[in-house]
Amino acid sequence: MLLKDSYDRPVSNIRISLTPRCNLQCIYCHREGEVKPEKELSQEEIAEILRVAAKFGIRSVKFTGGEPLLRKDIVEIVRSVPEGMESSMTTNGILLAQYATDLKAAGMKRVNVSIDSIIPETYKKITGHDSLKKVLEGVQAALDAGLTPIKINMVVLEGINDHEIDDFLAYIRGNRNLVLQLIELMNFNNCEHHTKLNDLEDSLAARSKTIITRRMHHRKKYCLDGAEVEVVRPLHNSEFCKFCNRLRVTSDGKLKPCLLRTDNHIDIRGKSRKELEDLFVKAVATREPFYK
Ligand SMILES: Nc1nc2c(ncn2[C@@H]2O[C@H](COP(=O)(O)OP(=O)(O)OP(=O)(O)O)[C@@H](O)[C@H]2O)c(=O)[nH]1
Ligand SMILES: C[S@@+](CC[C@H](N)C(=O)[O-])C[C@H]1O[C@@H](n2cnc3c(N)ncnc32)[C@H](O)[C@@H]1O
Ligand code: SF4
Ligand code: SF4
Repeated sequence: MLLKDSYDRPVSNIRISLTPRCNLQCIYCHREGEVKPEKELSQEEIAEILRVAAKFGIRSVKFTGGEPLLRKDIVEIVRSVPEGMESSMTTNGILLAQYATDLKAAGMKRVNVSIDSIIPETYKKITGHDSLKKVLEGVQAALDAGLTPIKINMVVLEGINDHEIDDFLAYIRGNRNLVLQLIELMNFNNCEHHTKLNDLEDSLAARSKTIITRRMHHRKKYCLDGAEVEVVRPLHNSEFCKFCNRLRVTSDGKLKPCLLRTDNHIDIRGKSRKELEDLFVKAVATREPFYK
């Protein structure tokens, strides 16, 4: 039986940050809402959290960070995911070519790869590093390894990459294992490049053969001719929060009921199994939609 919060939202998914460390410096990064993270969870601590999640009926885990592939024990972590729980990862892709086969062999189902520009200079401007080629090689390796479907995450930044959407569509078109995920910038540092995605969604809708509404966040998926596009619009979106089914874990072992809040984290380090289970129940009980 899934745990439900007082807004009748079941928690069916857990999102674990494996590290605050990163090999890129994206200009907009929200770092999964972490503040001054301390020592990283160990592989065994993560395995215990996953066992408790499984006990509460959680059937999927998303690994994130920082950059999750910077964890030297990443393959063991993936291997420790309980049977019947689907694992996926969101990565910047730089180390993906190196790890794709091992991740698949360890049981990972699929990956999301963040690529905000397919123009090398613009990629460097956004991330601080000249690494686009490596990332594209990573995507190819993930395709070859069967870590699919792969979502290509693009945060839309006005005046920087917003003219590249058709180029991204051309990149994924015809490959059923690639999905483009367009993300509205969550404006943590009052970034001047924020833009609402309303007009973009309207134009995608007009070009779509089918539109699917996902259970998670009620996100829309637009099925264009030979290309699928999902849109993530979390800001001031009460529908998005109403269908939020995730519980987060910070890299230093705190249950985090909402991405956008830092005042209700629950420390789960050094707890017994029973205490851990009780804290899961407590964290879910504290969940509330950020936008109501
Ligand atoms: N506000 C908010 N944003 C979220 C939440 N979950 C994911 N996001 C944002 O959605 C974007 C895509 O996140 P990903 O890590 O690729 O994962 P996902 O698309 O949510 O997960 P899948 O569709 O299952 O692969 C990122 O910008 C995340 O910050 C959430 O619960 N709340
Ligand atoms: C925080 S990153 C961690 C995983 C990995 N390092 C990566 O970049 O894919 C997870 C996702 O959040 C997105 N993201 C980061 N900051 C964001 C922001 N301010 N608004 C919207 N999405 C953001 C990234 O683009 C990425 O797709
Ligand atoms: S690669 Fe991911 S974690 Fe690293 S700075 Fe970029 S968005 Fe943030
Ligand atoms: S409730 Fe918080 S974590 Fe859930 S969708 Fe809303 S902002 Fe994101």
